[in-house]
Amino acid sequence: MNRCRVAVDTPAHSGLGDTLDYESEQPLAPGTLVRVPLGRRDVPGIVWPAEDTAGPDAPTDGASAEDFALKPVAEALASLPPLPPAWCQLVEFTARYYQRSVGEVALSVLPPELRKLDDAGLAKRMRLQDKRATKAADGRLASAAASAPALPDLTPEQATVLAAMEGAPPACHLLHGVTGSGKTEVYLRLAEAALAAGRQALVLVPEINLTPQLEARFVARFPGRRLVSLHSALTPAQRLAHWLAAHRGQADLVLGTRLAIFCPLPRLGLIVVDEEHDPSYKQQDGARYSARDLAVYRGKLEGATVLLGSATPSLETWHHAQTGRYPRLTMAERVGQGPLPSVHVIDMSQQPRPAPGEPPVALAPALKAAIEARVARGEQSLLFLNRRGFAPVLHCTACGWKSDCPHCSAWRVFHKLDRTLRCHHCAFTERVPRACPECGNLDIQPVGRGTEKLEEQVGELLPGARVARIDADTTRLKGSLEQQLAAVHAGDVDVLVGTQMVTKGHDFRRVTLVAAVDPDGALFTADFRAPERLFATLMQAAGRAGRAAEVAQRSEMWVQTYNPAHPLFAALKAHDYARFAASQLQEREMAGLPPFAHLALLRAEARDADVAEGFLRAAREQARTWADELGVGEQISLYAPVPPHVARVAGYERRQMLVESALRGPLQRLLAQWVHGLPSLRSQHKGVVRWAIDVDPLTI
Ligand SMILES: Nc1ncnc2c1ncn2[C@@H]1O[C@H](COP(=O)(O)OP(=O)(O)OP(=O)(O)O)[C@@H](O)[C@H]1O
Ligand SMILES: [Zn+2]
Repeated sequence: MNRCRVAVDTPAHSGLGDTLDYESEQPLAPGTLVRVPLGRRDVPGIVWPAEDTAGPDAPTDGASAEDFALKPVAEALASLPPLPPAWCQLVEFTARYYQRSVGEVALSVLPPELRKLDDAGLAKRMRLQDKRATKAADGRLASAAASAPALPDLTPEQATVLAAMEGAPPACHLLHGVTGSGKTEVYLRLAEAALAAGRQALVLVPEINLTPQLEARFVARFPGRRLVSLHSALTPAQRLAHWLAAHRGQADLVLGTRLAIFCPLPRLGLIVVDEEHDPSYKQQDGARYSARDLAVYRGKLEGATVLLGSATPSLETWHHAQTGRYPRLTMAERVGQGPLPSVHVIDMSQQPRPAPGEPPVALAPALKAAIEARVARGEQSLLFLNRRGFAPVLHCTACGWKSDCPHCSAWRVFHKLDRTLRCHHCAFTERVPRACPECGNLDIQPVGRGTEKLEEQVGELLPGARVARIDADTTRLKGSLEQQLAAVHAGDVDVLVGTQMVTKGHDFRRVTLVAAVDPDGALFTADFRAPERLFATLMQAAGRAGRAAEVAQRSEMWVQTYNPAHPLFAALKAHDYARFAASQLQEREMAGLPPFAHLALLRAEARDADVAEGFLRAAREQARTWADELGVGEQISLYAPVPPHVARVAGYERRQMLVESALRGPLQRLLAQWVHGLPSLRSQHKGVVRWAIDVDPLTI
């Protein structure tokens, strides 16, 4: 009999160790997928390498099975090639760093379908896949022979960047390229080089809706190669098929969202993280990993080149570039040398007041005129408003009732099309009441403006213009986003209204005006990253205008604000990312915030706010004791519990407490102890339904 360690999905705080021991008649290679008995069930697991490869030993408070008779492995999925050692190491690092169990991370990042299949079922899938793949490969070879893709001449800056990377040993580079500077072409050339060297390339994008256009460009460039995508909108069968193609080395290119960072790639040579600053690279539940940060780790682990691309890098990445940790490559010019749009900041307090009883104007007269001129010339305008729905709240003019959510500390949003009130936090939805539910008054009014209302108002302001809207509500159906984007690209739309969805990454060729209709909300939130995020969003949005060199001269970015003197807008006017970053970094350094400090949040949820707070206070005491015992008390700050921005969601009160340290090491040591100590608090704080540690949290 052979003894083997198996990673199974037990939470970090279950009291069981990271892995459990089983026995098997056949020796099983590390990385083999198995089913093993746990309690009364058979659960999926992965045969884990014998030794820890990343970091210190796991605490051994769990069932180290020395004293017990070992249970046998129920089944090994032997037809699947074992997951490579580097994959196990990436998972192990993720588990340690983000304070989860190895098995939890390992199993949560595999395609869900894989856990359901037995060996015979899996073998059948792979045979089927191989048959199809051969057919498709024949087709690809034929089309590759027929149409060698035409390569554009590189711009001088693209050539410089590629030359700098060509001879360099694999490392993590920052590509700081302004919007429209042709970063994608750099990715394509790097992928080409990786493929030519017999290796695989992984390209990460922040959002699913950016995958189709990028996929199209990669398919066109590499007609003879197999490309697969990985994101959460695939069917379970597709996701498994794509994952298998990558893992078995059949796919040369993998394009995906953050979850793709865990895709095993036996010949990995390149990882590109496009729009590396984007918050969606951070997973917001379970193992709260940052795919961007893991890309850097994985590149080092597997000897792959990593390229982080952005026009507005995250301050963490920028800081690493400033301090020489990442070589910085710059593309400061747009392809075709067109200028970046000129920025117009409109003071909304100086605009004509609406007549009494009339809603405030959606567009300042000067902006309206600028859009009209574009409609007349056949150019497109893009209006950006980061709030979907018709109005963020309904209000009774008689008694002051507001459409709050009974389950959350938030308003329910009025959606006019289907006449519903919807909570964007817990999804609680009701028909709009005819009269005020409190006093029966019939006059209930929408307050404020979402994209649905903006679309309506713009339609009224610009009769004759073709107005369209793209946001999460208009793109629910599969394929609808592609359709709507295609209409924009084809020139069937004059004015496009949308949320953040339309401001990122799209290569619109006819847009010459972009306007941020109401960005002020983001200026004054308590989150220390709010200015960084708003600046990036506005720069990205501006970057959608004037991308075709022939219209770049007359491209404009408009901002409607009540705070025109805010320094953020001055930096935006100058398109001066470096200046903005420098001032932000200075503030962060003075305040002791990232990247000059490292943070973790402990979050807790309970029906009762006092219970959640009580738990966190006890946790804070516990952490203080641990920190002193570990000798890191001096280096760690433990803050008092506070409510987050939206404190109650779906009937549960949320509280959080911040842990901060100037050094990563002491913080990590404390967290590793803490995560195992916290469960002991549960008996005295039974009302706490959930708690979680978030390492390097993005929102505070
Ligand atoms: N060397 C080149 N010659 C001609 N056209 C090019 C070249 N490189 C890129 N382009 C074109 O320039 C446009 C902008 O490129 P791309 O979309 O890669 O910009 P980007 O840097 O990714 O911008 P953003 O940050 O806004 O997404 C695209 O239409 C692309 O096809
Ligand atoms: Zn709600």
